[in-house]
Amino acid sequence: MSGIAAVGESYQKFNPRAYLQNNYMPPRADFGSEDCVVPWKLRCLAEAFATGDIHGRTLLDIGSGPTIYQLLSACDHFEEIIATDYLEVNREVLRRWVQDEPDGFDWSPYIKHVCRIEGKGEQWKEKEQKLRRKLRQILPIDVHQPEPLGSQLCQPADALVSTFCLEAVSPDRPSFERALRNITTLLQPGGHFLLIGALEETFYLAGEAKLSVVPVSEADVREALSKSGYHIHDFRSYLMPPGLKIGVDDVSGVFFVHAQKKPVA
Ligand SMILES: C[S@@+](CC[C@H](N)C(=O)[O-])C[C@H]1O[C@@H](n2cnc3c(N)ncnc32)[C@H](O)[C@@H]1O
Ligand SMILES: O=[N+]([O-])c1ccc2c(c1)CN[C@@H](CO)C2
Repeated sequence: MSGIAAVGESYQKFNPRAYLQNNYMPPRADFGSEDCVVPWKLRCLAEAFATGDIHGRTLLDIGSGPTIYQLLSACDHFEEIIATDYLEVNREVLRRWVQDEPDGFDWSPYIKHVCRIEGKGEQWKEKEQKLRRKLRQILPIDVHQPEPLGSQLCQPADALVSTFCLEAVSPDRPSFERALRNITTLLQPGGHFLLIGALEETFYLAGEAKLSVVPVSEADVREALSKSGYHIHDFRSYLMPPGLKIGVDDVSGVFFVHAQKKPVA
């Protein structure tokens, strides 16, 4: 079985609720301390959108999983947001959130925090409803395909977001770089790309699933982006403090990149 096929096989056991529990509840989601990892991620995204440079009609989120935090600061700047994931179980979790169905994950602490740090006096229920209104498509995706969305996407998106996907689904560096090249075809030239990911991680747990991760350094990420024709506007790294190394993975840190696809020469 090829490395990519083995990754696909391992994701069949991915448990969204366990994944959310491991990464999006305390201690990793502690809104009381600014140097906690989840507030750091939300601040990176809020600051990138606050520049006003990133806007357009459609934003495409690559490998959304069962999470929506990565879209909270984006929703003021795009008319339509498209979420994508490889697994139907994750697409179903997102559909249930959009429909405001019961017993879903409580994202309200995230929405309240983002409204607070954006400082626009927006009520959190307003932002929640705005994102639900804009999150109009939840599509299947495979970043290892040259056309990751198949024939689903009519025209390239104005911006991409992707969080903890590429390194978590690639068996090695070459496939990581190929996957980045594949998703770059989904972005308009000149379009912006916000990428968050794990540094030097080799595995993570999601219930019964133990997923392999290709360990990447800041230099690896920079090189891959450069090979795919991006200009890097901002690159930030967060060192995972010992208190947040809780056994659910062996991640060393988290990176945030604001990149832009170079216009066609
Ligand atoms: C670590 S999770 C990231 C979830 C979310 N973006 C976040 O920030 O937490 C990785 C996601 O990649 C998805 N995935 C697995 N194989 C994939 C593939 N070949 N193409 C695209 N996404 C894939 C998984 O279903 C999972 O939702
Ligand atoms: O600290 N965090 O906020 C956080 C959130 C999500 C994930 C990680 C860390 C590390 N593992 C990745 C999967 O490779 C998923």
